[in-house]
Amino acid sequence: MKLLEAVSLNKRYGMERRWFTPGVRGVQAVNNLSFSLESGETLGLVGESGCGKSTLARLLLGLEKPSSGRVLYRSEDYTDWSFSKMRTIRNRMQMVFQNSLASFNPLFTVEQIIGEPLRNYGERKAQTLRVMVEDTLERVGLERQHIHRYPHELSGGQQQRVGIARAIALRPELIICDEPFSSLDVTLRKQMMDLLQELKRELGLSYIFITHDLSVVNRFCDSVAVMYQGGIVERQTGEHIMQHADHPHTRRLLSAVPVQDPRLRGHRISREKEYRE
Ligand SMILES: Nc1ncnc2c1ncn2[C@@H]1O[C@H](COP(=O)(O)OP(=O)(O)OP(=O)(O)O)[C@@H](O)[C@H]1O
Repeated sequence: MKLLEAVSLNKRYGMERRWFTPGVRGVQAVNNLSFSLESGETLGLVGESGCGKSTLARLLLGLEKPSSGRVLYRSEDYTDWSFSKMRTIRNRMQMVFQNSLASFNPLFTVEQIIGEPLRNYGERKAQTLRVMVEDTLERVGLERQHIHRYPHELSGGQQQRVGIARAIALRPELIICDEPFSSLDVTLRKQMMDLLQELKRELGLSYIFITHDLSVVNRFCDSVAVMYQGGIVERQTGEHIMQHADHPHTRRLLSAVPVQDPRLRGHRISREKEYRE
C-alpha cells in the first residue's frame, strides 16, 4: 500500500524577486521529482548540501506549496490543502529535526514539549496527558525524572530523544528525519539508529531519513534515493548502492564513505577510477 507519493514535484524560489532585480533567475530547489513510499518502508534520501533534501521534506509535510506537481497521502491529493485542512493528516506525518533544541520552546519543560501535540489534538485531561507523556518518554529511553527539565538542561542526545518523543506522541504513521543525529558522536548515533529501528517495529512506523552521509543509511534503510540538483538520480537497496552505484554522482558520494572491508575497498577504487576516466 502506497503511503506517500510525490508526482513531478517542482519548487522554484526567488521568482517573485526577478520582477524587482534584473538578472535574478531564482533557484530550482526541487526539479521534476517523483517517488513513492510504501507503508512500513524506510527510505534514505541522500545528497550533498543544497541538493534540495530539506525543501522536499517541507513540501511533503505541506509546510510549503510546490511550484507544480502533486503530493498524495494514502492516494489522497493534499497539494492544495489549506493549513487548517492539513491538520487532518499532520498528526500522521511528523518530523525530527537536526537540531531539536532550536525547535523547542525554551520556556517549556519536557512534559510540556511532548504534551503540546497531544493537547493540540484534543487531549485535555492533565492526568491522561501525564501518563501519555511518561509512556512516550520511556519508549525513547528517558526517565520519568526528565519530564520536569527544560531543554537546555539536557545533553545533545537527550534533546534528540525528546525530539523523537514529540514526533511519536501522536502515534504517526510516517516520520521524516532531517539529519537527526549528525551532531552526535558515533556511539550515540548508533544507539539512536537502534532506537528508531525499535520504534519502527513497535509502532509500525515508516521513515524518510534525510542525510548527506551514505554510510549512515545503507543498513538502516530498505532503499536509498540519491538526490542531485533537485531530482532523484538513482534509487536502490542500501547494500546494492554501496557496491554497484550506477550514477557518477552516487559514486562521488561513496568516495567520501570510509570502507572497513578491504575487499570492498578494492572494488570501490576501481569504480572511482572508472568514474574519473
Ligand atoms: N526559502 C528559500 N528561499 C530561497 N532559496 C531557498 C530557500 N530554501 C532553500 N533554498 C535554496 O534551495 C536549494 C536547496 O536547499 P535545501 O535546504 O533544500 O538543500 P539541502 O539538500 O537540504 O541542503 P543541506 O544538506 O545543506 O541542508 C539551495 O540552493 C538553497 O539555497
